[in-house]
Amino acid sequence: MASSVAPLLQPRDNFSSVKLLAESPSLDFIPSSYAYFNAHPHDSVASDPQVSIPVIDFSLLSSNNPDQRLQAIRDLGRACQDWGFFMVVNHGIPESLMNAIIDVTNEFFNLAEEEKMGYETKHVLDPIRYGTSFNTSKEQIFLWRDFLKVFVHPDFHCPRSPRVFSELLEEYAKRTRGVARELLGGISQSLGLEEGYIAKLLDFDSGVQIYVANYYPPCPQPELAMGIAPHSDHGLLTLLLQNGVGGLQIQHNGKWVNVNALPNSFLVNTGDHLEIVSNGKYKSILHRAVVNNKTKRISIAMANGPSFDACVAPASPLLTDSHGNQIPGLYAPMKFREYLERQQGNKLDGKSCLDRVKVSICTPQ
Ligand SMILES: O=C(O)CCC(=O)C(=O)O
Ligand SMILES: [Fe+2]
Repeated sequence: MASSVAPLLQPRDNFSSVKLLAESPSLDFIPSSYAYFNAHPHDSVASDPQVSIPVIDFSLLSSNNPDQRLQAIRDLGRACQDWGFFMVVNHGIPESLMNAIIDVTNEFFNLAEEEKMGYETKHVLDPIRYGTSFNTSKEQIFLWRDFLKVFVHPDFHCPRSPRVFSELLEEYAKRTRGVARELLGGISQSLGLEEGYIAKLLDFDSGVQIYVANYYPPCPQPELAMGIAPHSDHGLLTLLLQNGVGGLQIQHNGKWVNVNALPNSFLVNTGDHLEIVSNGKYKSILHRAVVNNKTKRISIAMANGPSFDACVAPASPLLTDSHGNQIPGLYAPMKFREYLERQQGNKLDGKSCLDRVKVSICTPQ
């Protein structure tokens, strides 16, 4: 592994985005402030070969055949329990819309830097936020990533340009929220709850949905840099779309595994609030994104969560076993808004935010 880092490159503060830095002429080495793997020597690289992740055929979840539907719910439950991650096919969202949202996202990042900087805001819950890395005020080592985060539900927001952005994003947000809701219904049933139980409990109809676009330019030293550091997502279900370029890795059985998406599919991961509401039966998945030296990668994560004011705690029917005995709740209740503020206001650090709501249980001797 090449570990040479040019010591005399300009400090990153001269660049408002990693896109600008990557476009600077003859950039052969990355500044040391981007050398993530030097600063985190214990973060291992992904193991090969790739393993096959669970695939959920979305059309079977709404099948008229009860056996098919039951099987789809079982598969969904198993994917959540064993992986916290699955690929969704046959979801019904037109390929043209998926391509269009990638294209318009690319156009946004191609806008003049000054225009994008108009969306560089101070507060993590501001409805439109453009930036680089994750939270530069808390980080010493920066991620090879620029981002745009937009709150699209319950109130819809969107940058003014590109001109077609708003129309496309509104439609895309609505369609992905529909898929997330149907998946959540199946997941609810896989836990032995009514189909609408989790959605009602967490007020999904007023739920927070965030469009998170990640822009990873080609990197001259991809073996040193990190696109997005290991983390789990807040919320319930994240639907991820990418521009046909891989880079996502998930942690499975203690190893980093590369995941590649089938064309026109979504990569879905379970979030911290699904772990909480299921009382730990379904764990939120730890994931990260690595970069490459050939092509830019764009990914769009649609994060679907509870309403801001929902106080999330383990679902009460899951706190009694089949003999009527009490099962301890493993997570302390917290309002979703507060959790979001804490998670977004710090640096990305694995599952540290979730760990703070975990209840320590003293087992009797
Ligand atoms: O770019 C990716 O593949 C992952 C992005 C991600 O994890 C996120 O935006 O939360
Ligand atoms: Fe994520």
